[in-house]
Amino acid sequence: MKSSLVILYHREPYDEVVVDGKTVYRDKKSPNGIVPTLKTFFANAESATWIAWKQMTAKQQSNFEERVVMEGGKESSQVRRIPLSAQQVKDFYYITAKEAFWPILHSFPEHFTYESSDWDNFKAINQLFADAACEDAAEDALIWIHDYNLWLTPYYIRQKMPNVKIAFFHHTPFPAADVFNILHWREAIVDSLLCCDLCGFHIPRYVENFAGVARSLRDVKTVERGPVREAFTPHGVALSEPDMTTKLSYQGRTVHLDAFPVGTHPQYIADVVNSEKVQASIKQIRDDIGDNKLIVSAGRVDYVKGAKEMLLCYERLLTRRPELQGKVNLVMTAVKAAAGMRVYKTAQSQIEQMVGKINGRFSKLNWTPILLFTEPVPYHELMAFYGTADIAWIPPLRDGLNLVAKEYIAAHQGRDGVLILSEFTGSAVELPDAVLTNPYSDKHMDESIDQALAMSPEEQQERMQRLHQVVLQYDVKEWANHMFRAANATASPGEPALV
Ligand SMILES: Nc1ncnc2c1ncn2[C@@H]1O[C@H](COP(=O)(O)OP(=O)(O)O)[C@@H](O)[C@H]1O
Ligand SMILES: O=P(O)(O)OC[C@@H](CO)O[C@H]1O[C@H](CO)[C@@H](O)[C@H](O)[C@H]1O
Repeated sequence: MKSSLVILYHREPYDEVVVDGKTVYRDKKSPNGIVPTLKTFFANAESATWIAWKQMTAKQQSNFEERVVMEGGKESSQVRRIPLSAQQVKDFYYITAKEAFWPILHSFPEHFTYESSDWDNFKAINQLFADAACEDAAEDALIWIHDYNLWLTPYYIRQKMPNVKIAFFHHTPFPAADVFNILHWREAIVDSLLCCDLCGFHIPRYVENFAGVARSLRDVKTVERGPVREAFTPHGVALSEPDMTTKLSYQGRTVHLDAFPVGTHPQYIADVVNSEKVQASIKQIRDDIGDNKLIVSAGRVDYVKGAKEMLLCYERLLTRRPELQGKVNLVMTAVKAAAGMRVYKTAQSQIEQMVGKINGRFSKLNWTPILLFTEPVPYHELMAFYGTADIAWIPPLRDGLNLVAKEYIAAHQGRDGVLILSEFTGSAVELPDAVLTNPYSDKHMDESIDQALAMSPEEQQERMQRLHQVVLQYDVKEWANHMFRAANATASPGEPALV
């Protein structure tokens, strides 16, 4: 049976566990991120295929089940795995995607390395995903592709299925043309994205950047432009954009562009935070730190995430205001990226050294200024830290969106707490009631932490209530629904394009 929905996402949507010698495919333990939501749509479709890669040895490949059904799932919703060797994964994901594309996407051209990239391998893996999608998709299916790792799949799919509906969502930022065009393979990438019916991004700025890149490389026509939706701050924030392009046409095809940021699961988070187990942990943390201010900063190790700028600011804070020594605690998670990603080694050792230096300089027998976690923190514990923290400090130099900001707001349920959020995260243009900060400016960073530490309970509540409304309204379900609505609004297969 052909599938009416085909999702291409490089991660598998389950945890593979062995029970009594038998492999079963269970719901992922962590409910973080978009996988649980995508899975709901996947499970509810009449027939669906989820295509992901799976790393394995040649020996494992000879005896491997390409298709699996998740525990409790229906036969018509299958996960199809593309077997890749460790070397293919390394070249495709760790090197070409993370060492060449990632720095450009995040406007860090100084980190861009071309020499080690393997474009042929990238093309071959994208072709494998596209072939699998074409084999499984019904003629009138929707193929939903995620992220830059699969940039070339729209082109390959379009060669075989000229009328199938293709939607693509970018989870990262999309940079301005003068940065994007550093990529040697820029034409191939843009030609492929112009094969989509819908290209989705988190925020209008990324849409405009993509439209600018397309205009700079190809003779595309702007068919429609308009003011951005009221969900976005149109002026005054670093990534604000008052208007955006919503339709381009190229070679007889209309490409719809749209901005719809990913949301979180506010009700689920509230239920977890309100549970007895998490409330007991919150009480324990409070008992441990007394009246101290608790600051939480959660994220992956990545040079784009601004950990260095935040740690320098924290060191300045303890130096500028010695009365705070012993009175604030920073809990920081800097979770290691997958083992073997050389691109993050420097960032990781930098964080560990800086934390060591600050703790060495300021610690007292009964107080350590920073508690650093370098391994994933269990979900309930993370929620307990979010729930207790007086301040969430989110300082990225660039971030496509940043889900931690929304999770912190959901955990506080409109009651209290302060969110310090970098203006260079996509979420900043949705969350104007955060204390927005510029991580490139020491002065601005210092003012922001001072403002957060001094904020009255009344102001905290007013801001948090407004932030909570945003997070409730634009949750992850609304994000996926928006995508389906937007994809439905594009021309149906076989219909002439609306040029
Ligand atoms: N120490 C940690 N342990 C487990 N999960 C974490 C930890 N720190 C952050 N997370 C989770 O990782 C996710 C990060 O998402 P996001 O902020 O969008 O950035 P990115 O996808 O770039 O890593 C969030 O869902 C957050 O809760
Ligand atoms: O290559 P990955 O999957 O490790 O990259 C992570 C990426 C996709 O999960 O993260 C981005 O997506 C998040 C959700 O859309 C977004 O909040 C974050 O800013 C991105 O880095």
